[in-house]
Order: sequence, then structure tokens, then C-alpha cells
Amino acid sequence: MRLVAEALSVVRGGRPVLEGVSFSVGAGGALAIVGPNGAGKSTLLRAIAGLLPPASGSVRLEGVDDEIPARESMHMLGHLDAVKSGLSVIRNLAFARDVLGGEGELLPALERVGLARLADLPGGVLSAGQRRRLALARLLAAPRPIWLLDEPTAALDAGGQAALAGLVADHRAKGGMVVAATHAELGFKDGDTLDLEPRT
Ligand SMILES: Nc1ncnc2c1ncn2[C@@H]1O[C@H](COP(=O)(O)OP(=O)(O)OP(=O)(O)O)[C@@H](O)[C@H]1O
Repeated sequence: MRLVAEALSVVRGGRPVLEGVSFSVGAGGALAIVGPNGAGKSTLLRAIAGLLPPASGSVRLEGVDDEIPARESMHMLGHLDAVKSGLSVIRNLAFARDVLGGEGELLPALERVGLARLADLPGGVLSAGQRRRLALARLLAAPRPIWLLDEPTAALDAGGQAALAGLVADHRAKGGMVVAATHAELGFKDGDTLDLEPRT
């Protein structure tokens, strides 16, 4: 499987945000998207996820069954952690797993992100970093080959960042791909970097 963008341009609100962006990520690969505020990092992730149509150029998945929509191969972890306040932590994860159609085990996923002891707490009482950790657990509860991560280290402490690094390394070792928009050093081993130019 390979994720390929060719000469991708995206317009938002009538203004060009991305112009002529190309990259390619293969199985086990990682791409860090960097650039200043407003450069278009989140926009690029959304375009990859199929949430924004390209004005020109293309994003495609090569080496997959054409019958399966590309979005079903992807996990988009955005700025919003989508935690339901009234559901317990583990029921939040079960809900996400059911919506995404996964079969991952719930408690081991919570253990990986350090939330197992909070499994029965309402989602509404989680701290910002704990909410982020719960969002990361969804990557495991509903395994998909391509992870699109928008500022994945936001609100994470050192332990959370180490957990994220472990998840990414394990995912890539199994042939998964990671594309992350970031201002932080994610330390992707042998990964590529796409530096988006500031827009004037
Ligand atoms: N819905 C929208 N309509 C019009 N313009 C938009 C819309 N959403 C984003 N933009 C513009 O697109 C540009 C890129 O935004 P984007 O969120 O992709 O940047 P970013 O690189 O992720 O920034 P940051 O580092 O601040 O998160 C910005 O100039 C922003 O104002």
C-alpha cells in the first residue's frame, strides 16, 4: 500500500491554501508535515482524509482494493478529541470502535495509553492530556493502516509522548503508515519531512 499525493492544490474560502504539494508514503513509512501557523498542515491532512476536495492534483492510495473507500483505511486524529462526557472512558472507546468498525481490545488499548485505571470514570472529568490519550487509544481499538495525526503531542506530558512514540513505532513495524502535522519534534525514525511554505 502506498499513499501518494501529486501536485495537490486546495482552495479554502476562495484563497489558495496548498499549491502543488507532492509526497509519497509507503508501508511502514512516516511523514512529518511542518510549517508555520496557517501554512496548511491541517488542511493537507483533511485533504488526504477526503474531507476537502482538491482544486487540482490528486491524493490516492495505491495497492488497495478499489472497492474499499480510501477513508476506511485511515484514522484521522484531529484537534478535537470527541470525548462524550456522559459515557465512561471505556464506553467512549467502545463507542468509537463500533462507529469505526474495529475489533481491537479495549482494556489493552487503555493500558497502552495509561488510562486503564480510569476506565470507569466519566469522559467529562478527563484532563486535556487524558482526553488526548483516549483519542490515541482509538487508533488501537479500531486498527487501520494509515494514521493521520494533527498535532498528536498537544497536551501530552513526557509519558504521553513516549506512549505515542511507542504506538507509532509498533504501527510502522507492522507496515502501517503515519502522516502527522506537528510543531513538535516527533522523532520519527527514518521518516520524511514535508515543509510547507508560509502563505503570504
Ligand atoms: N474553513 C476555512 N475557510 C477559509 N479559510 C480557511 C478555513 N480553514 C482554514 N482556512 C485557512 O487555511 C489556512 C491554513 O489553515 P490550516 O489550519 O491548514 O493551517 P495549519 O498549518 O494547520 O496551522 P496551525 O499551525 O496554526 O495549526 C489558514 O490561512 C486558514 O485561515
